[in-house]
Amino acid sequence: MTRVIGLISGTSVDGIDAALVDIYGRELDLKVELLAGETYPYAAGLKEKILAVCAGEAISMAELAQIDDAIAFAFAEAAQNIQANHQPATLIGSHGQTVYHRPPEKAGGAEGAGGAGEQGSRGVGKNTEGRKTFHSSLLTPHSPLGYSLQLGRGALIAHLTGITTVSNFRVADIAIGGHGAPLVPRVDAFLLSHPEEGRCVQNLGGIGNVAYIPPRRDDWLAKIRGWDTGPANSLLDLAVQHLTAGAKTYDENGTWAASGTPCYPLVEQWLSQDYFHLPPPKSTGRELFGVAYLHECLKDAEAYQLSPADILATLTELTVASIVHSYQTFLPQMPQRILLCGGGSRNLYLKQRLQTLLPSVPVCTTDEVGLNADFKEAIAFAVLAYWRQLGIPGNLPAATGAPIEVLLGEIHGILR
Ligand SMILES: Nc1ncnc2c1ncn2[C@@H]1O[C@H](COP(=O)(O)OP(=O)(O)OP(=O)(O)O)[C@@H](O)[C@H]1O
Ligand SMILES: CC(=O)N[C@H]1[C@@H]2OC[C@@H](O2)[C@@H](O)[C@@H]1O[C@H](C)C(=O)O
Repeated sequence: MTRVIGLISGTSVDGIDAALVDIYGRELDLKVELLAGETYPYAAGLKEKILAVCAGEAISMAELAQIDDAIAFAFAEAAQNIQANHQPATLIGSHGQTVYHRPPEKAGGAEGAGGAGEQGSRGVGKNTEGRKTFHSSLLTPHSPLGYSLQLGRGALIAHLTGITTVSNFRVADIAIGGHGAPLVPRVDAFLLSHPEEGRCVQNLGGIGNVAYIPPRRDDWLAKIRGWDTGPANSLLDLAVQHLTAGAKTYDENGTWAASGTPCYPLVEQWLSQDYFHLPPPKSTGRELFGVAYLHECLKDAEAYQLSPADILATLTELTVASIVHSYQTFLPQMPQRILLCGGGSRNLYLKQRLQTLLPSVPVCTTDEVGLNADFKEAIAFAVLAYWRQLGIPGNLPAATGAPIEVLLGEIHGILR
């Protein structure tokens, strides 16, 4: 057994999710026991600064360094607090705070990911003496690789807590041509698969992502799929803030949206957006489904004279319809059960709309099968850190588009 802390602040930037877990086994026999889970809000000012940076605000390198360390301090404090009244952890997996995510121009993918490289890593080959060579396209400023930046440096968290910390989980997958996201599907596969039931684990954070897990038999591992489905709460939260002039940050339980009516022609129009039609593997973020996107939606809504409640109902319908469309278009077969997680799993209206559009598939939460829906991402980064220490790969090439499995995360050790 290893006691591990998982830490993440997601694209909603609603605070640091911390999970203290005991982890047993490796992959097929992986088991996780959640001892404590808490969300620690960022200090006043830091959240706003992070959101501004995510929205593209220009900052100096000095400011970047300051934010990086402010986040690391907040994460270290969360790690200390979550251990209160428990035996201490020996490992931390810290995702950090995403402030920028750019998918690769063309996904690596299991098929054709090799690009110029003999080994399947894009842009890297071997010369006749067996030394590595680099394709010149990698040296140009317009690299086709993705780029993803998570702040809250792991070395500082390790130093402040005195606990070995694994961080920067996405970069190794991205360096070989993957999206570096979503990473949770591999953990979902080992924690939530079922012997007879095909399942979709649908995260509803700021952005939504899915892990499709076929029944656990034969070559089930090869059939797992995952991708980012598009916006989950990001546009909804921004709309609520806009409509209440900042007085509210989200629509609790989806009550406000439930009092409106979706405008279906608008949902159709929005669904024609390229992202929803891109085949997986694919990833996205607030760079696409952020403030500018919402403002386009609000302009469109004016033409239909939608009330605030109708706007929220229509944005909710976009989230739901984009999920259903992506399952129907990209899954080898529909799941027998959907397991929701993330904050949006508490949005009763959203959940009810999803169930209505997919009447033959029970829509539940991961809580109902024994995995905490609020802290699943934090738990997943604890597992990814644990796998890193054991030398077990963390990415799922079918979900990230990377050509091969790789070890994820940089280890910042502590001398004892
Ligand atoms: N009771 C609730 N009713 C409706 N929505 C809720 C409720 N609780 C949380 N949410 C929504 O969930 C969001 C937070 O979800 P979560 O913490 O899973 O996102 P995240 O981890 O930041 O995002 P991501 O998974 O994209 O990284 C909130 O911003 C809010 O929109
Ligand atoms: C770059 C980044 O932080 N992406 C997040 C985001 O939030 C949801 C979705 O987009 C997912 O791809 C990812 O997070 C989870 C933790 C993942 O990697 O599985």
